[in-house]
Amino acid sequence: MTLIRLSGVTKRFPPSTKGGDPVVAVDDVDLDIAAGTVCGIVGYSGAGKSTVLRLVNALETPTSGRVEIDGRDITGLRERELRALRGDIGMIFQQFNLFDSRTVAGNVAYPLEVAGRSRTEVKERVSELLDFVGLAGKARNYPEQLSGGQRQRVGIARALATNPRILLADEATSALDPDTTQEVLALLKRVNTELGVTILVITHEMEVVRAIADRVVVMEHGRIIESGEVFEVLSSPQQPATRRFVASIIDEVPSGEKLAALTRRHPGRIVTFTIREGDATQADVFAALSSHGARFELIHGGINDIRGRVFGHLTLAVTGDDDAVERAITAASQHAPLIEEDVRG
Ligand SMILES: Nc1ncnc2c1ncn2[C@@H]1O[C@H](COP(=O)(O)OP(=O)(O)OP(=O)(O)O)[C@@H](O)[C@H]1O
Repeated sequence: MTLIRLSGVTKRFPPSTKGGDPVVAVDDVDLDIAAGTVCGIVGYSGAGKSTVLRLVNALETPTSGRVEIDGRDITGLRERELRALRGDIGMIFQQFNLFDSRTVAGNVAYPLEVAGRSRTEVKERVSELLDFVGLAGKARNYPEQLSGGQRQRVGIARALATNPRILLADEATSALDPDTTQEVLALLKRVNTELGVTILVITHEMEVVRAIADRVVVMEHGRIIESGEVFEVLSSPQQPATRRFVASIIDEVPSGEKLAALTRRHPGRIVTFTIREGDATQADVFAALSSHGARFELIHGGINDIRGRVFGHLTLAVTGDDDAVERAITAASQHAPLIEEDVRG
């Protein structure tokens, strides 16, 4: 079931200089996000990601097109309906946006107080949420006494306070170090799987998508240039911008300078095989190479786990007499596609 739907959505902002052109932040975007899934929107700065997020929680209204939540057009909602909508959408931010003057418990309590819940209810819910995010022992601390990862966990607890069905994450891990990023991503995954919350993350880090998203949408200049199931997009990116994002987490097939350097450094024939779940395993390729008496060394690439599925490029230097090398490579290529090779002159 579709929970969030953008149909033909365009958002234009007035020109930044007098007489200039309007800024088209979002350009004819169609997007369907199914309930209970995690969708990642990736793009460089200025691609239009934040504007999409702000359209989803009705902080912006589209210039044209429709934004629907659960089948309902959210443009032109009245104040009361807007409040109800926002209660159904939690949000977390890169800079956490906590109240420094409130304790951890006070931060998490805030949306419940605004919603007019009783003191007992607030107390119970806050303690339940702090347990969930693993911060039960920090209730009385202030944000400045916490690490970045802990602050974001408070942000997540606060965003979940009113039991929203949707969580919007705006570069939620961009200010964190890699280990803390993984912790926060693991927590977001639990929010999705254990609480059933639909999550829309916007990020410029493909790692975030690899770790938690089911589907990915790549934006450039306000448009969606590529989208699909995470494994499909990461293992077979079509657009140059998507390839650049994917290359930040998955070693590409070496070419140009990189291939020349590998060729200089390693004797033998340099070949690259693609390992894609469902086809061959690394072991199949290695066994095929060895069975023909060639020797080989892994010189670039490796295997990645994308949402529990295997994908990667293995670049090998294969040595031995010419015949053995030829037979070994032919045998291995029966298992996995041979995508590039460089024969030394
Ligand atoms: N309120 C606004 N007024 C004018 N222009 C805006 C406004 N909000 C966004 N823009 C412009 O719209 C374009 C898309 O911005 P947006 O913030 O959505 O991109 P983004 O992909 O989220 O980038 P970033 O990661 O830097 O936030 C940019 O050119 C931006 O300058």
